Amino acid sequence: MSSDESKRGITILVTGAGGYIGSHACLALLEAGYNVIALDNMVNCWKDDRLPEPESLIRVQILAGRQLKFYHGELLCKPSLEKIFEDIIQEHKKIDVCMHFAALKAVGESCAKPLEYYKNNITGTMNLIELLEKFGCKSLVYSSSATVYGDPSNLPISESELTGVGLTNPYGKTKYMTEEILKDLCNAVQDWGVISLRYFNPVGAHVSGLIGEDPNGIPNNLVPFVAQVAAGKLPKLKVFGGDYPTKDGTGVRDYIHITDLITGHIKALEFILKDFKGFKAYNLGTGKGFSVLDVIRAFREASGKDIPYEIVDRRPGDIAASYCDASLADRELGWVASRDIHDMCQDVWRWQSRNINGFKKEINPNCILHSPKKLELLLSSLTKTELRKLDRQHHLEILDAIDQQKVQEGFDKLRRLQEVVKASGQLGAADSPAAQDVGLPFCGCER
Ligand SMILES: O=c1ccn([C@@H]2O[C@H](COP(=O)(O)OP(=O)(O)O[C@H]3O[C@H](CO)[C@@H](O)[C@H](O)[C@H]3O)[C@@H](O)[C@H]2O)c(=O)[nH]1
Repeated sequence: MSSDESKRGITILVTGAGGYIGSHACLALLEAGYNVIALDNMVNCWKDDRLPEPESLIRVQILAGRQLKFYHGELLCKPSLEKIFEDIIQEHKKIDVCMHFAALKAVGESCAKPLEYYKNNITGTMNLIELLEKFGCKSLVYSSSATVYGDPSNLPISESELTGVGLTNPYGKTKYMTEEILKDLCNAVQDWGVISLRYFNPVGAHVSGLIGEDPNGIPNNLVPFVAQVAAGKLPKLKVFGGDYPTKDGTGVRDYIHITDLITGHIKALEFILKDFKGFKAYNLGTGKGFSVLDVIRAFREASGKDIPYEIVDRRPGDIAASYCDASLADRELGWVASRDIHDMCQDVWRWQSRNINGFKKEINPNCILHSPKKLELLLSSLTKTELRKLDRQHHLEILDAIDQQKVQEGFDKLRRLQEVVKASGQLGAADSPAAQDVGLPFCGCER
């Protein structure tokens, strides 16, 4: 049995699956051969009304060439969540491990709406844990944050640094409190295994440019903001503070590529599957700090665009510098980040420039990502040779997503997408070939 086949028997429940980090995790899990059950309440991901799944997860399935099982579900509604669990168990017999990403995450908003944050992030997690336990799963990979360290007294920050001290906002407190709850659970119930991954600053996008971070409204975080300035959607960046005790006076952070971050999750999952019990936390970062001005320079280089900026007052609650000691994850999980700031900026720019409005797009009937019917007609009318031609002439993104040579693989992926969309009940059988549809496989917004 190949390792891929052996993983087909392992079922991973991913909460918050449609979001930025969740969607990249689903892709990596599918690619590694796991069965993926994706759960999301869709408050933070865009969905085409005609399709049952968030756009991010449709694209994940295109890229992976495999299907996942999607549930629209709310962690705060325990009775309906329990029904989902019953359904999962009926179909898959068991959940082996849960990767828990679902949470509200905007720092500023958490100060304005603390109760919403405590309810969503803490009550939601408690409901999830209780149901996992009830349905026989006691293994969890938890999405934590460097924010649990507050304003650290030592740099680089290692896992032995105190947590929960000097936290400035309810979001950060929910991450800290959830870690404490999970620790207590693991102390009390011997067969629970929880790995908490403390992210530094996740940025970047999948190398295909098909999935990436899609913030609601004006981005709060630096890199998505810079990307929208480069794309001409926002006029200029405000650099929060030019008088920090850092090399150039601007805030320093440990930016980590989303693909590396997700590799860290896969390593943590493999560790848990080797029968890990107890609670353990690991930093996920590169161990290198970059200032805001460093990021602006790297993004300018990656995009070839000007990034106008002005230095303004510090943002309340920000700290001067944060970067980690990631050696524990290296020693115990065998994980190190391999992508640098230039890779991060290049991949964000590819995603941003091809998806000017993120996942949300004007519906264009000529676009295969928007028109399943069209896709079906298109595929049914094309020969393999025509698809190859289409690839050359239009640089069809799916076909050359990763490797220009893999046309056959791309063809198979398109076929499987057709099955995914068909399985969702949105399509009838293909009736007539539509040669005229061969023209424009994607919206203009894809370019
Ligand atoms: O418009 C902007 C946005 C950010 N910054 C600066 O850029 C740096 C990075 O800021 P940001 O991208 O907002 O990340 P952080 O404030 O470091 O917070 C992120 O990283 C934390 C973990 O380290 C998580 O807890 C938070 O959820 C996540 O938003 C900081 O120095 C900010 O002051 C600007 O100058 N202008």
